[in-house]
Formats: sequence, structure tokens, C-alpha cells
Amino acid sequence: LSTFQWPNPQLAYADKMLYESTLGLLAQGCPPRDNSTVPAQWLRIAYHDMSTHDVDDGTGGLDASIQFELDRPQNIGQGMVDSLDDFRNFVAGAPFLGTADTIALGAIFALAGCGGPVIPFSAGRVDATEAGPETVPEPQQDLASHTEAFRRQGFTPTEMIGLVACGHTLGGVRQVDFPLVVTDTEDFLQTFDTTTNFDNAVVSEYLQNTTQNILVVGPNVTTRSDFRIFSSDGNVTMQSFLSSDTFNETCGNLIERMINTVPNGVTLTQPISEPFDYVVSEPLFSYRNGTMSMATTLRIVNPSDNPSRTVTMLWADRQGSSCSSTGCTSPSTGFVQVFLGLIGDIQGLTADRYAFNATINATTSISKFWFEINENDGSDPVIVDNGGSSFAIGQDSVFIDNSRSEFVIFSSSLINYQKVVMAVRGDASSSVSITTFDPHTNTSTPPYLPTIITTNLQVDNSNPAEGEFTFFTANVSSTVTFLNISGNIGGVSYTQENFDMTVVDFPFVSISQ
Ligand code: HEM
Repeated sequence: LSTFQWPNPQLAYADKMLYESTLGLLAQGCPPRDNSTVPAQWLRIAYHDMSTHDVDDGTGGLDASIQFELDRPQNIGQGMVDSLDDFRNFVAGAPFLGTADTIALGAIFALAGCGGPVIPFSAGRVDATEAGPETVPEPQQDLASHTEAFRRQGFTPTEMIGLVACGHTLGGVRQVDFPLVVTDTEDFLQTFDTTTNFDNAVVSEYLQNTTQNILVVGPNVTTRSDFRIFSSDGNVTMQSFLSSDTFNETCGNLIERMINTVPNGVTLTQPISEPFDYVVSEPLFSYRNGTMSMATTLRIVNPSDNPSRTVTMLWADRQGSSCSSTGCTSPSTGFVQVFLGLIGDIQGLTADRYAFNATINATTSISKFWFEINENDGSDPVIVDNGGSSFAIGQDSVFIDNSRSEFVIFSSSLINYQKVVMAVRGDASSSVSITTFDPHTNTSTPPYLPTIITTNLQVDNSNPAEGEFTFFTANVSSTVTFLNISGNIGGVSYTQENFDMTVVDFPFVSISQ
């Protein structure tokens, strides 16, 4: 079983972006853009970003420093900006999954979208805050410079041949950006091979001398860098790539290493090569009239087609008094099919997401929950209990009230925001603050840097105190993805880290203005 110990917001979110973000769909079918293809642009930016790595001192690598390097001739091209726009528009960044991780995801989707190998995804890259060295190889440089550049990036001369052939199976060279390479001004883009897909045509056409690859046969001999690299070992490596299995396997391995090349000290997560079997979403609490409710969901991968299946949430209270030893139970309120995106489609995987909305006595509350999946066919029910420890609710004294909070929309403009209402088990002398992570900056050009703001909440006059609870509030941007909560009630501190705002279900409130 592919699983992890909950809570692990980083692994859960990495799985979600790999399997449930819409980014992959932009690469599906290897679609055209700017005379090239979307995946070609995504693969090129991944290589250029990684090119800053230096094995000798362990600096640079895939770190999104490309965002600060776009004015360099080596990084010229509309594809760079378009790719960064795709990444920010189709993957909502998180404190533990930033632009560098998204560039890595882009490379994975690029290969998969064009029929190439599926490579595993590890998250955990750290976004740079400044430019790296100017170390992207350029076509006019000689073989010795390229061999040294790849050595510094961590690749042998043979791996250099592989990496360049694997990269140059997609896309081509644009005339406007490289007029000294593509001299015919009628030629918008000179593709590296005659197929759009990720395949070894770049190799076979080169070996058959039919290639139109401008970096092999271009009019400018100085910029025939692919020729110099491909032929550097007497074509031995290129010959081996005539086997598409060898080509695909080598490319998968080399590009996986390429996207996992990070500065020393950066630790990547375990590689995700299949969706986690059971993923639980952020529990969402509400309090009203002496009763708490908790909504959550459970994603189940590859469920059999069984209409008799029942999925039940069970939980234990905080004192052990109101629930029997087997726990309180709440049946699923329904399920939806989850589309596991480009990669799930290739892997032939499906998933269902079961929803729960448990009604909980606010005084006895909840300490942990777990699930039972019963196929009702005589087989033993499956217990999903986080490896035996259940899914623990750390504290129930300070929580975002999902039904009192609001998603506020001004009908006259595009501006909207979220009114966060925090339920605090204490009086108005309590204090509570949130630190919000918003992956969006107010700029329309890279670098796209996150905004992190700490806000003290105020007593919410529109939600008067009720039962043991006082309500506090603050408005946050509509694009906040995660937040940390820190409260103090009568001198006792309560915290919750990485509350997932991307799954909240705040009621919509429209304000006409
Ligand atoms: C000596 C090494 C390399 C040189 C000199 C080189 C040079 C170039 C040049 C001049 C272009 C044209 C860019 C444009 O017009 O937008 C290009 C495109 C491209 N390169 Fe490389 N490259 C090298 C290595 C790599 C590697 C290692 C990869 C990835 C593994 C890669 C992936 C790509 C891709 C996918 C494109 C097509 C981009 C598009 O069509 O939008 N390149 N390369």
C-alpha cells in the first residue's frame, strides 16, 4: 500500500498537485503553442532552471531562480514567461510546494503529455530569492565547454549526449530568438525532428542523415552544438537510442535526476509514483447551538464498482464518556468520482472521494477519527486508521468555523476576499492570530513570489458569543492557500499549522457595491 502517516500536508499536497491539479491537462496530447508545443516549453525551462547547479560546491539546481534570470540571452523566448504563467495559474502554491516544485511537475507532465515515460514526483524544492550563475549552455560554445558545463551540473559526457537528445526530441529553435542559428526569416521554428511526440525520432533521423535539426545541420557551423555532442563518442550512445525502450528508460532516468538536482541541504520527499491509497482532507469544523460538526473526505484509489459499499467515519470523544468503545459513527453523505489527471489516466487509475459530515457534542468533542470501508459482500471491512494511530485532532479550542466564515464577492468588481471566523473556546480576553500564505503576488510578470502575512483577529460583532465559544475574525485574500493558527486562551497556547484553505467550503456572500 502506498501510504503516509497523517498529517503530512506536504505529501498530501504533492499527491494532489500530481494527480488532481489541472496543470497536466495543458500538456495532454502535446498541444502546440508559439510555433512549438507547451510541453517543449516546460521541459526547456526545467533544464535551464536546473543548469545553475554546481556539483563542486553544491549550490544551485532546480530552485526557480530562472524567475530572476529571464533577461539573459540564454533564457530568451516567450515560452519561459508562458510556462511560468501556466505554473502559477494551474498550481496553487503552498508553503511546502513552490515554483521550483511546480517546474519539476511541469517537466513530468511534459514527458507524459507527449507520450514519453512517466517519472515519479518528489516535492520539497526551495525557491531561490535571487538569480543564479549564468551557466546555461549555448549553441555557439565548443564541445569542451559543454562537457565541462554538464560535469558541473552532475552529468558525465555520455549522460550529456542522453540529456540533450532527450530534451531535443521536443520543440525546436525559434527564428526570432536565435537568428544566427535559424537564418531563414520565413522559418518561425525549426523543429529538432519531424515528430511532435517524445520519441527517438531525433536520434534515428540524426543517424540516418535525414535530420533537419538546425543544431546538427544548420548553415552556421559554429552553432551545430547537437552535432558536436551527439557525435562526441563516435555515435555509440546515439546508436543505443535506436531502441525506443532504451531511449525512454534512459530519458526517464536522466530527466528524473535533472529535476531532482537541488542545492545541498535541500531534502526532497519520497518519490510519488502512484497516488496514495487513502487521503483524508483537512477536517472542517463548525459550531452552532451546542453542537459541533466536522466535515472531511476520504479518497479511495481504484475502488471496485460496488454500489453496496458503505464507508463510515468513526470517532472517539475527548473524554471517552459519550461514545462507546467502538466510537461514534457517521455514514458517508455521498461520493464523487475523482479524475486522477493526465498521470492517473496513463496509469489507468480511478478514485472516489467519500464525504462525511459528523455531528459532534461540543462538550465531549472529538479526539481522533478513522474510517471503515465495507463492501457488504461478506469480505472483512477495511479499516483506514492511519496505520493504527487514527487521525488525531490535536486541539479543539481554536478552529476556523467553516459555516460562519464567508467567501465575499463584490458583484461590481473582481475583488473578493475571505472572511475567516475563528471559534475560540474562551472569552473575549483570548487572542488569536493567523499567518497566511498567498502564492500570488500583485504583479503580472515574474518573479512570482508568495505573500506571507500575520494578522491578529478581532472579536466578531456579527457572531456573538455562544456556549463556551467567542468568535474572532479577520479578512484574508481569496487566494490564500494555507495558514497557521496561533491562539492564547487564559494563558494557554494553542496552535495549528498548515490549515488547508484550498478545501474550505465557506458560504458565498455577494455584496453589491
Ligand atoms: C549543450 C546543451 C544545449 C544547448 C546548446 C541547447 C540549445 C537550445 C536552443 C538554442 C534551443 C532553441 C530555444 C528556442 O528557440 O526557444 C533549444 C530548445 C530546446 N531545448 Fe535545448 N539545448 C541544450 C540542452 C538541452 C537539454 C539538456 C534539454 C532538456 C533535457 C533541452 C531542452 C530543450 C527543449 C525542450 C527545447 C525546445 C523549446 C521549445 O520548442 O520551446 N535542451 N535548446
